[in-house]
Order: sequence, then C-alpha cells, then structure tokens
Amino acid sequence: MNDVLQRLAELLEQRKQADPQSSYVAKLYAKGMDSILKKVGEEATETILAAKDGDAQHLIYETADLWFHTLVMLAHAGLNPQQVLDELARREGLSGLEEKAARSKE
Ligand SMILES: N=c1c2ncn([C@@H]3O[C@H](COP(=O)(O)OP(=O)(O)OP(=O)(O)O)[C@@H](O)[C@H]3O)c2ncn1[C@@H]1O[C@H](COP(=O)(O)O)[C@@H](O)[C@H]1O
Repeated sequence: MNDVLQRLAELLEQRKQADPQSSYVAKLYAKGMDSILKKVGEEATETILAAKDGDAQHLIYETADLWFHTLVMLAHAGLNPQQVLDELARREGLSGLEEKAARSKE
C-alpha cells in the first residue's frame, strides 16, 4: 500500500481509542456512521463543484477531503484501504465491459 495511505489508515485505527475532545476523527467516530456518511456526501458535492470551477488546486484539495472522509468511513466499518486497492487490482485484468457483465451476474 502507498506509504501515506498506510500511515493514515494506522492513525485512523489508533483514533478509535482517542478522546473526541482532542481529535477530529475520534469526534466523527463518536457521532456515528450516519454523521460520517453525511460528511462523505458533503465532500463529494464540494468535489463536484470544484471540478466544475476549473481551479486545479481547489479540485485536489476537495478530492483529498473526500478521500480522507471515505477512509474514516471504511475504518468505522472495520475495513481498510488495502481491501479497496485489492478490488481495483482485481479489476485491472478486466475491461470495463467484462466488469459490467460480471456485475450483472451477481
Ligand atoms: N487528513 C485529514 C483531514 N482532511 C480533512 N480533515 C478535516 O475535515 C474537515 C473538513 O470538513 P469541512 O471542509 O466541512 O470543514 P469544517 O467545517 O471544519 O468541518 P466540520 O467541523 O463541519 O465537520 C475539516 O475539519 C478538516 O480539518 C482532516 N482531518 C484529519 N486528517 C488526518 O487525520 C489525522 C488525525 O486527525 P485528528 O483526529 O484530528 O488528530 C490528521 O493527522 C491528518 O493526517
């Protein structure tokens, strides 16, 4: 896994024991999955708006916020980024149409 993702995933695990008063992530965990998902939705909307405004730095910043909140979501669900990377790796060998056909059989 990419070093930054690995370090962040480890930090997000450690934050499950942290005081919500001293940590943004611990505060999000304490609020629960619905609040985390609300942040994911807000950050997705902000990313879309940034993609449309044509400012590359703004788009990078908002995408980082979106990725970060999806990592918090995965951690709260007991999952880690490696599992998502493994799924992307599995798809590497398939064309988009093959992937679509495999999904329709599920
Ligand atoms: N990468 C991030 C990161 N990206 C974004 N954010 C926070 O996500 C929030 C983004 O939400 P908004 O843009 O809506 O801003 P906001 O109005 O302040 O957000 P809310 O308080 O309304 O939720 C901001 O508060 C940012 O500070 C992050 N907070 C933490 N991290 C990483 O997580 C680690 C642990 O953080 P703590 O738990 O706070 O120690 C940090 O060391 C960082 O590596």
